Amino acid sequence: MSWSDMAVNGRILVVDDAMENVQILHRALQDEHEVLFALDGRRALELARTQLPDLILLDAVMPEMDGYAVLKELRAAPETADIAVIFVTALTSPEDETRALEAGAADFISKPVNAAVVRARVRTQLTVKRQRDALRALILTDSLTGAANRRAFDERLHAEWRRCGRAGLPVALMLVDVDHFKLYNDRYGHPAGDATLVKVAGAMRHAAARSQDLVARYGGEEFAILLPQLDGRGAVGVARRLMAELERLAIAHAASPTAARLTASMGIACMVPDEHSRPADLVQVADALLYQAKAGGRNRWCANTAADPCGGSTPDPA
Ligand SMILES: Nc1nc2c(ncn2[C@@H]2O[C@H](COP(=O)(O)OP(=O)(O)OP(=O)(O)O)[C@@H](O)[C@H]2O)c(=O)[nH]1
Repeated sequence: MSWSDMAVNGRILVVDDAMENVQILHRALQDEHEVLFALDGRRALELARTQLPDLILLDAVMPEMDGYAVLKELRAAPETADIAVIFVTALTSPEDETRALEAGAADFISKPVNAAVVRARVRTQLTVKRQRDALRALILTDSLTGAANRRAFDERLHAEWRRCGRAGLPVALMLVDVDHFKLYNDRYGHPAGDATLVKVAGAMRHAAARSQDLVARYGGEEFAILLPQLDGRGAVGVARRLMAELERLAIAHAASPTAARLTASMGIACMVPDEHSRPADLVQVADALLYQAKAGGRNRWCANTAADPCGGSTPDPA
């Protein structure tokens, strides 16, 4: 599919205080896109936050809250900061145009609008957005396993730490290290090791499948599973599911001193962020617990939960 093919089926928010202008833009765009509309700035901000449009066509002159004020608020909120905005306005002096672009608008369309021009400008902005999204996905993804990479993990950990801290909610983190993976590579070869890491990542996605969960490759054969809004008990539930999934996969590991199949060890830390703690503290606690799980015999988890501090999968002789 080419970029121009991908410049359709966008979600466009049209903001104008005159219904007739909304209708003109709606008619121009409805065949190629999903069109939402708002008749004032407050409603526009609400829709931007809840519906996350790909692009906003924004009237500059509106009573109460004008387009410049709307754009400023969009840019101030992390979830809407990157949404592209095209100003649509009867103000056509170079000063007006410059002011809109300097305020952060991506483009500028003058009223009365021409439907073909609107469609072309919208397609251009959608192409830019799709390219940016693709690039961002590439930058944030581990190419072997398709899991999030370390950079994506760090970004999300900090964002969830702030978000859960504000809401007084816990953040759980599970560090997962495949057991005796050097011996696995030595026995089956590096390409087989790669294929196995892909399967392990799939098992983790299976075990941590809520939309807010993040499976990341933390480095080599070590993975991190970020579980926002989950307490220690819930996180231990994820560990049990992952152990069960690895058991079900039953990937042979004849060289392992721990079991006849591939196993993993896990360190689970759960904290409610407060002003004295940092995301690095959560990582440090999970890392220490992972070390404990390794030292305790592997194929088990250790967690900072009083009720369920350590556990393992069914004994499975090597
Ligand atoms: N196939 C493959 N192997 C990898 C990759 N990344 C890291 N490894 C290997 O993972 C192995 C990790 O070895 P160690 O850190 O000694 O740990 P281990 O053998 O798993 O032993 P324990 O963690 O103590 O159970 C090394 O041999 C790395 O070469 C990868 O992308 N593909």
